Amino acid sequence: MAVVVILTVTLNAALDVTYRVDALRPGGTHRVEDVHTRPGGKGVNVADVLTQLGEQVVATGFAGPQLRALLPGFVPIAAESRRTVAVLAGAEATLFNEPGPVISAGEWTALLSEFDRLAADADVVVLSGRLPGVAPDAYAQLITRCPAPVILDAEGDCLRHGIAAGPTLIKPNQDELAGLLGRESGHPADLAAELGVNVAATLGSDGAVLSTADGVWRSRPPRAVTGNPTGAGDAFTAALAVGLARGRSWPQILADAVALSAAAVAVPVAGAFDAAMYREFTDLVTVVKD
Ligand SMILES: O=P(O)(O)OC[C@H]1O[C@](O)(CO)[C@@H](O)[C@H]1O
Repeated sequence: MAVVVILTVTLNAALDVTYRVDALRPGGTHRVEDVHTRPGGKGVNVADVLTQLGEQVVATGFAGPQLRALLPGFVPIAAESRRTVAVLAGAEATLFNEPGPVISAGEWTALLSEFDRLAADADVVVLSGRLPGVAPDAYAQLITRCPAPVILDAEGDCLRHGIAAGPTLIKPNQDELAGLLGRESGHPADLAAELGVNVAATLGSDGAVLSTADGVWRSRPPRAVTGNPTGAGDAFTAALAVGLARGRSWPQILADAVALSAAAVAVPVAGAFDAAMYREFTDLVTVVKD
């Protein structure tokens, strides 16, 4: 198989802390049964999934003093990176994502030159996650200077700015889709038409829809998977990146993304997936024109 290089950018990397409790009781004291920590943030998770798929991946972003040892290639910053906390109670995950550090002008300049160096050799670039304390057009700046196709997974203002800069594909979830459309319900194809961008939307139990200028497709996993959905969106993004980098057809890309994200739900931590389930679902997942 030809080697392709995927660059992931995590501007707001985090120490992801996962607590397992028997039940979540607001106002109560919880005896944590199990604690798991790992470097996270959406782009880091995407990179972890790509590595497990055997793809060549380069990851960059900002890392504060404590996170630097875990993310050695990242651009160092003076302030500490954030933490995120996921509390798992049975099949339900409750997330607390800190805002993240303020980035100085010099640190941003250092990131831009690192990005230029790495993006020059990338087949696809993934920009994902909430921004730390940088300008809201930070993703737009990266997209504008990027020579490779870009997948953008973000929300709010930075997503709107980013879309205006012309990414190849955006990956909203249901809430982000509603936010962009300015109404509770709407079809990803409405958004693709309104904004002139390819949209791969994850819609929970309604599966996923890919809307492009070439067509609109919907896909669902062959059966519901229980587990921890945290990070399933990052597995979805990882599959989109592989598909784009390898020049696969849109329906193939969507089917692979649905199979991989379902297999990620089966594994309790973000950035990992159940390889056997992924293989099984790859053969069984359905894609229909929507
Ligand atoms: O950048 P955010 O949107 O706050 O999301 C970050 C968090 O989301 C996850 O990537 C899961 O998608 C966690 O690992 C955590 O780091």
